[in-house]
Amino acid sequence: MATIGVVDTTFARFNMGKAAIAEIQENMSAKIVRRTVPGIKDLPVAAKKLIDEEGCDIVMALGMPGSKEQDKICAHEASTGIIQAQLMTNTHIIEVFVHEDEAKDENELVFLMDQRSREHALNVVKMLARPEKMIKEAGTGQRQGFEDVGPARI
Ligand SMILES: Cc1nc2c(=O)[nH]c(=O)nc-2n(C[C@H](O)[C@H](O)[C@H](O)CO)c1C
Repeated sequence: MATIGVVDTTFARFNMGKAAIAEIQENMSAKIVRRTVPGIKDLPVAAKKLIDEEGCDIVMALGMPGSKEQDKICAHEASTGIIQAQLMTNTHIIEVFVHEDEAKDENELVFLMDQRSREHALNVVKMLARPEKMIKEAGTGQRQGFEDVGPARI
């Protein structure tokens, strides 16, 4: 059975880990190992530990960069760390970030955080268990959270 790591943050304003886990469990049988860290800059090492110490086959790293300039810098640093952790472990860590200012109000923020967490959880299921489904979706303009944009038309 596959082992999926899920790490999220207390800084986020929605329980992204819970949504991701619910979606995984509705779609495949897997062992899930969950961690929660304070913020997005703590995600890379937590994800790496899930891979190195818990044997996770893939990890979801979920978080919410705030709307201030320093939050955006923080998000870039966290992303760089997540990429480095992937390269160090040769394992996918699917970064699921919802920037607080992507949403026009709190209702939309909750919708987006739930939806993006779930849609990326489905990507994880496909990458692990149904890679042919992922290939079928190549070039189809998928978006996680808001509506898909579809393929470019000529
Ligand atoms: C400025 C800042 N912004 C964010 C953010 O937008 N989102 C987030 O999840 N965490 C933020 N943090 C906290 C750091 O990611 C980290 O948790 C602390 O620096 C402790 O290592 C910080 C310090």
